[in-house]
Amino acid sequence: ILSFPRSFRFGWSQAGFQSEMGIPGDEDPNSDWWVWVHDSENIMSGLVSGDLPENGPGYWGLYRVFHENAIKMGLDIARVNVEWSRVFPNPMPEPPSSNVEVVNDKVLKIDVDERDLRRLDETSNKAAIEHYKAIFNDLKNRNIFFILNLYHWPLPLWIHDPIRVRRGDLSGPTGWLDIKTVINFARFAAYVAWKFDDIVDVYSTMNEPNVVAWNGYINVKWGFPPGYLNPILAMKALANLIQAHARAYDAIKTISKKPIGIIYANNAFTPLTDNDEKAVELVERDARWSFFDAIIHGNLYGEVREDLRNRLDWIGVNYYSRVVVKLINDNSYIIVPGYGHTCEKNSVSPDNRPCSDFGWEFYPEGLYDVLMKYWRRYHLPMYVTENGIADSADYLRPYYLVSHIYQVYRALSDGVDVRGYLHWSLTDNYEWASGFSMRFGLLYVDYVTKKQYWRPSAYIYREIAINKAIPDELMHLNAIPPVKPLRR
Ligand SMILES: OC[C@@H]1[C@@H](O)[C@H](O)[C@@H](O)c2[nH]c(CCc3ccccc3)c[n+]21
Repeated sequence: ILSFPRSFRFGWSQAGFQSEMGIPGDEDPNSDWWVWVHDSENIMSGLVSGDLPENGPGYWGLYRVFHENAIKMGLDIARVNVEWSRVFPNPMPEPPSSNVEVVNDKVLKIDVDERDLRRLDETSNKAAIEHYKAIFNDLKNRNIFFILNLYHWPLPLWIHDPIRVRRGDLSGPTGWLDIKTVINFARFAAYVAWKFDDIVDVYSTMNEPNVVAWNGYINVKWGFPPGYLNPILAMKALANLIQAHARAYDAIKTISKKPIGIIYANNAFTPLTDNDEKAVELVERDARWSFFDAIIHGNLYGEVREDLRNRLDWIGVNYYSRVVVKLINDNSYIIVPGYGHTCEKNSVSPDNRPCSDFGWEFYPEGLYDVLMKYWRRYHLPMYVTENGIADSADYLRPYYLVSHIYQVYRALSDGVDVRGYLHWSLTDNYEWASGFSMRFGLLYVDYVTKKQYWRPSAYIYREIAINKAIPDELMHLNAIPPVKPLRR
């Protein structure tokens, strides 16, 4: 039996836009993502699936059902976010100009004082806040440890009009391209802390800022708003997301003593051959270290930014698969297709690894690699805040679960301060541009009746969570699933 510390927690993560809607009347139509997935051009072009979030699993109205199933599963930690567009569907009032210090495109300081908080309180959606309090108190009443994340991708429409930006029209609200969004995010963060701090155990400012910038302006085929192919703007958005995190960190600190982290999308990077080791260093720098060196060391792509330094208490590691890289000359690399996130759906990789419904390669040892490298470089506490697989048949998930949790066990044994494993996700939910076709749930959702059913993996996860251990009877699942192609 492989035992975890008694303090280690097993739980799940979920996001507002993907899980809240489903019961008529619980819609939040005031966000860029809402407009984006309802846009007829995006649907007709196939950029988005045409599935709609208002047909989702209905967490807003059914949160007790979610939480009851989580308790039955022995889970004791959850990561959930508030939706900015629910809390502020209408424009936030301007901050007092004396509270803000901006030099060119640098947002150096935002002082969110009592006066500003009270003005924000006049325009916020009180019903939404009371309902979030009911949801979060239900978690606390069941002794579920609560990571409150402040941003998981949708922006209020008054901040971002994705339909105008996607054609390069920057005359309207441009989301993360605008430093006003940096200022307003910090005020939103302080306001949420002001309202919810007594219920929160740990804060995260954002989920995967790297994906927001890269899928919005570079990997536009992923179907993320604004879908405007412009690498210069991608870097501008990323720099604004970095300073938004730092200003939100400072703003929350004036209100709360709780730890504040950030949740990041991670791949493990492996070389195609032994001659490609240098490519791994290069891509790790570009894809991971440059971001964290900014908010830990105050090094923003080589520029010294004291106002960004030392703004992180913990790291949320999201991990699904790897990326294989190949050196093309001493200072540049390419991503090799057919491995990691770039496999064909339900295929087998050249390394004979099965790939999920989403085409993501089964590569559990990458999670150990990522945890070890973060620990060696920054020595900060971590949670695995997302790990899961799109596997509607639940063929691979039993192996995926045990194999990845085993890699967390390895990291713990090697002294890494990792404090929890949060599976993505408790239930099937709305997978962004892919809609309902990708099922990541331990629990199957019938989207007509909203009933939740236990996949076999849910029972496996329950065994691990209630024992805080991997029992010997499950160790056979710590393996690469057999990939016997179906005989015709
Ligand atoms: O795709 C599964 C989940 C999403 O449902 C979560 O909202 C998001 O946080 C999340 N991130 C990743 C890994 C990075 C990624 C994001 C989007 C598309 C492809 C890979 C996987 N997931």
